[in-house]
Amino acid sequence: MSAIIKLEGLSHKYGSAWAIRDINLEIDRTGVIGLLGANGAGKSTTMNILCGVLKQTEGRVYIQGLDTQKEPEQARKQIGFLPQHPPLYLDLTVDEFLVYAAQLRRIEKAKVKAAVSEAKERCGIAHFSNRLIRNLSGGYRQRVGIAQAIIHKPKLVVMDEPTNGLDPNQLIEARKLIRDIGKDHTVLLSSHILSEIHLLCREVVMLEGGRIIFSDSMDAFNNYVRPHSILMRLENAPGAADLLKINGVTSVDFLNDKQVRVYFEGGEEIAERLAATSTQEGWQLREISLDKSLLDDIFKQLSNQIHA
Ligand SMILES: Nc1ncnc2c1ncn2[C@@H]1O[C@H](COP(=O)(O)OP(=O)(O)OP(=O)(O)O)[C@@H](O)[C@H]1O
Repeated sequence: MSAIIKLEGLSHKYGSAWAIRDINLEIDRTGVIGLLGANGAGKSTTMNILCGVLKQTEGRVYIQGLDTQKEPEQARKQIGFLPQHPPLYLDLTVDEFLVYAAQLRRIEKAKVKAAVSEAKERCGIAHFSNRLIRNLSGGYRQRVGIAQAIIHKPKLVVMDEPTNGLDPNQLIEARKLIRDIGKDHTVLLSSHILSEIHLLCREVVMLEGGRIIFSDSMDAFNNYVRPHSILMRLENAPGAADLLKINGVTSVDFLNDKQVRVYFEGGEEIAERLAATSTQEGWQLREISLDKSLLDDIFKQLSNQIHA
């Protein structure tokens, strides 16, 4: 069986500047795969090439074993695409737009109606069939965008920052729908929101400066992003020197006379040592919590490991 996506040495330059460089990737299962990266990391470029919207400078893209340059029509049948700015026709109704999308996807005439109904049901927009897209909220427009991406039942659904611009309620609903679609499709989803990738994805591919700096399971990713500092509030805080004596503590940073951030190496069990020492020494511990790393820190951590 061919992989659902296989990228070989994929590189692209705009003018003389490389936007992505030597991307190699293979994905062979359903589920949501997160393409994570800061602005400008190369996510959209990679996705646009994958979906045949942009022609790569170098390298190969295979979708289900089909080379997108040699067999573009066949390869495209296997792909649904929700671009960053979905090209929705605002003056069409939901039904009219989805029929049009089905025709573009060359679904047989006799099967168009069923395909439109199924996509609408899946995306929870059946009750808006006759509504103009212009009169839908951002969240529902996004669902219409997702419906057109799955109307031909592709193996791979590519979504470029699909939750961008949604309000908190719409976000929850959109994520639910994306997770559901991931049950029977491979979904490649880009985001620069770490918590979103955590919520949705079983695998993470991380781009920085156009290169992959991490590609593995969510579990492996969690190992990288595990907290490496602890925030404590102590009624009777000691000096930095006393904290630094504790095994594993590498540095301390006082936020005020009671709150201190303790940086550590090794496992999270240091929290117990800190609590025990506090009791022993009478520091009067009031709060203790592990800090989650910020996305910027994770990028730094990962790129240091790569470039070390
Ligand atoms: N049409 C273009 N012409 C010239 N340079 C471009 C073009 N599109 C993207 N770039 C550059 O290529 C690099 C990668 O951009 P890309 O849009 O792929 O990143 P991204 O990770 O999707 O970022 P964002 O989250 O902001 O969409 C950036 O340096 C960007 O400035």
